Amino acid sequence: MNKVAENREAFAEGREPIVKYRKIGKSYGSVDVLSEIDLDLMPGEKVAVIGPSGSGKTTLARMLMTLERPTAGTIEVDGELLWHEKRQGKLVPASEKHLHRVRSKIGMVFQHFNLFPHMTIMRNVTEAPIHVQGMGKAEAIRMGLDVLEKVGLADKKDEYPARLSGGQKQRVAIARAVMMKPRVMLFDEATSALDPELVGEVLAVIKDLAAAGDMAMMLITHEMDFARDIADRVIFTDGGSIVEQGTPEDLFERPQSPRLQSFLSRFRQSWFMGGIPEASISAEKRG
Ligand SMILES: Nc1ncnc2c1ncn2[C@@H]1O[C@H](COP(=O)(O)OP(=O)(O)OP(=O)(O)O)[C@@H](O)[C@H]1O
Repeated sequence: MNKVAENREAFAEGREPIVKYRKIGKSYGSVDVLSEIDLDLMPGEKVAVIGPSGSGKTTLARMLMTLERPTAGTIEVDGELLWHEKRQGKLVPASEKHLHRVRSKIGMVFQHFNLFPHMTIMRNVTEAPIHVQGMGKAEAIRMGLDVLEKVGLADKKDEYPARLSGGQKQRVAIARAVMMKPRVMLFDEATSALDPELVGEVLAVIKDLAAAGDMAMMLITHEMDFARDIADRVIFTDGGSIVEQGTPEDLFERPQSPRLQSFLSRFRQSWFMGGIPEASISAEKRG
């Protein structure tokens, strides 16, 4: 049974999603960037988000990363409201303390790795478990070695980030997120800042992680082959809405909406021509 069918069954059995977006909207001034987004991520589910530049993918993720406040709707993570909390029976905007607590269930990997330059690789990955989660130092180091082993960097544990390649730095950033044992991991264009020859090693690590873990994953990516390879479900956003979603086979082989058909054909064409994927050129720029 594929994951989408499994999820239908999970819903029928009353199993709860790890992430629930409900009627989410986001505006900047009078500009609506996202509207009426309903989205569930089931435990262990890997969801790839694709769509043209400016379609709202990053904004969708940034709200889950607690970096942008939604202007409408609610988000729940692991049964807890993220951007709101209940006080005296009323829904009010979440305090920093509440956000901080729920945020600890979410692992994030960005385009830029933001490692601490003055800390060794081992300290980069153990700092938050020790100082935020209160893990004992010996246990953190044991776990750090194990996780660095998994991303193929145990031998770099005593190096500083400046001595690592971009791909290795991104693998450390992934290890750092995994150390927090998140319930859901978000990857926002994790490979787009890398030289092309370094992309494969990072995608391989994400793929191993996806195969091993029961954590949910949301991956925003322009790597269509990767989305197809790794995702249980692919979501296509355009103009601030989810236009189409389904299994990778459904979306890539039997796209239904004209917007997805045109997105994929532009993407394939530019990939074939060896140029910059037009899919990553913004809607405004396309005119
Ligand atoms: N802080 C902001 N202020 C105003 N407009 C914004 C802000 N952040 C994003 N936007 C607008 O919201 C829209 C969606 O942007 P978003 O970055 O979510 O798209 P995206 O699909 O992730 O694009 P890309 O693939 O280029 O990363 C765009 O039109 C963008 O210009």
